[in-house]
Amino acid sequence: MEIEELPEEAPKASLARENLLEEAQRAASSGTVDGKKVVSIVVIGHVDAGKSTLMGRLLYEVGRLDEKTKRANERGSLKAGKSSFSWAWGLDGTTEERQRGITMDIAQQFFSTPHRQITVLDAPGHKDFVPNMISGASQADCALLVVDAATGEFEAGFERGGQTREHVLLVRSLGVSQIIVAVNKLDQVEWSQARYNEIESTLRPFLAQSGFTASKTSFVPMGAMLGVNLVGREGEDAKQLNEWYSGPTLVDRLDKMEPPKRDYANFFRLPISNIFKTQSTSNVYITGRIAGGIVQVGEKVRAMPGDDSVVGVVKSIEVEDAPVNWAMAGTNVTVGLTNIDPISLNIGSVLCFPDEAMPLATVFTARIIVFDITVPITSGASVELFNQSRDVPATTSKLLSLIDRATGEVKKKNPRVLTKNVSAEVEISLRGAGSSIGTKGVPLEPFSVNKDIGRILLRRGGETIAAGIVLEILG
Ligand SMILES: Nc1nc2c(ncn2[C@@H]2O[C@H](COP(=O)(O)OP(=O)(O)OP(=O)(O)O)[C@@H](O)[C@H]2O)c(=O)[nH]1
Repeated sequence: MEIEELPEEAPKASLARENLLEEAQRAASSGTVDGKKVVSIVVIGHVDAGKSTLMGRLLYEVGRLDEKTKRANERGSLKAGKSSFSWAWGLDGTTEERQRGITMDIAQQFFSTPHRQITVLDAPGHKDFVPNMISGASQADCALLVVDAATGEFEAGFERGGQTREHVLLVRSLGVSQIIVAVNKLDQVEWSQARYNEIESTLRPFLAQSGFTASKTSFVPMGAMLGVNLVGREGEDAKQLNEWYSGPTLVDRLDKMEPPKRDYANFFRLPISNIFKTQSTSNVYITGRIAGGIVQVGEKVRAMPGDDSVVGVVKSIEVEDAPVNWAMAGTNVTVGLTNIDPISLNIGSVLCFPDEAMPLATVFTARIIVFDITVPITSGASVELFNQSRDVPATTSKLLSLIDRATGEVKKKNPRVLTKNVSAEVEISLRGAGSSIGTKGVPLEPFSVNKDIGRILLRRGGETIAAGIVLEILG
């Protein structure tokens, strides 16, 4: 991203709040920008399933990656001795990623289909990079799950230890309710319909159990590297697939994704997922997805946690690389701030209006679903708490009750341990009281107040062990 210096003057808000609400209501009910609905996707899947190749090829096919860049990528990856990775070079940004042939951070890209404006958050597949993926998924409306159809590869990604299951559970827990499964690398199994059906019939029940409804789950057969069934199915490479498949392409599927419900009437909340500093000590750009309310250029904002005397002014708002005057919940934005020292901002902090400051929590209750763990969760166990783009040390300080997953009723009070796949209510306390995070707490609101912010994940030893929603902030 190119950083420009912001002009010196802080702008004034141009619209009265009532008018802004009316405009937001109109825009939210049409759900469109330039006549298109705006949606964001996170790309998930096991390492080497072909996520970056698929996105690189897709961006090329829809005209976002030009011939020149494509050829430069081909030359670059050939020189590095990794010619088969050339499509992924469209996305895999840093030199380190290119040398290792893996994607490490969330790269943002934009493109359009006939009826949708799409923001793509590419997710890395390596095990230790799951935290990055969480940040991407907490900003997405739809997941694109890429699976490798090659013999033994789909199975390796789907078994315990593979990332397919963990990613699916994670994105659903973070509120993503639509999923498209790209059954990739079908060229490696001679475009076998039987293989495609086998993968679909294995994944469907799992996706349903994970909470994706059948109407919001779809499958697309493809060969990303050859560009088959991304936008079309012409030419020799697509001949075998055309013999048995006449359904939608990936773009046809993407073009039907539904935009999020926009919680524009809520308090303004913008969790910071990235910070871009400028030369100046009082100007900074941040990116994130607005989790509640509306913000306009000229309004005063502060960060939570943060010093309440530090109040900045919104100098610019960009959506999909274009400047706008205001933006509302559900939108991924880049916001330029002035009068604020970048030092007072951290990834995971939440921007809000000074008179509607976000609560900070050190102890809260949550309803969680425990994942497929081998070591049970005990009372007082150390965990890492993930919320938005932040992770902090915490403990499951009290195990309050076991909940029946079907009825939601309490099955047992004060259980001794939580084993795999149970649903429970727990109390969570931040560790490290006395340290900056321990005393100040994390910005958090109950799920009943804000459905984006009120979601949490618990991890232990590099593995996600539970996901849940915040019930009540106790302190
Ligand atoms: N035969 C075949 N190979 C493919 C296809 N798509 C991707 N590949 C190859 O699979 C390998 C992995 O592709 P990537 O796109 O880097 O996979 P990824 O899922 O982004 O990997 P990570 O970023 O490491 O998680 C590369 O060698 C690709 O060229 C395909 O449709 N057919």
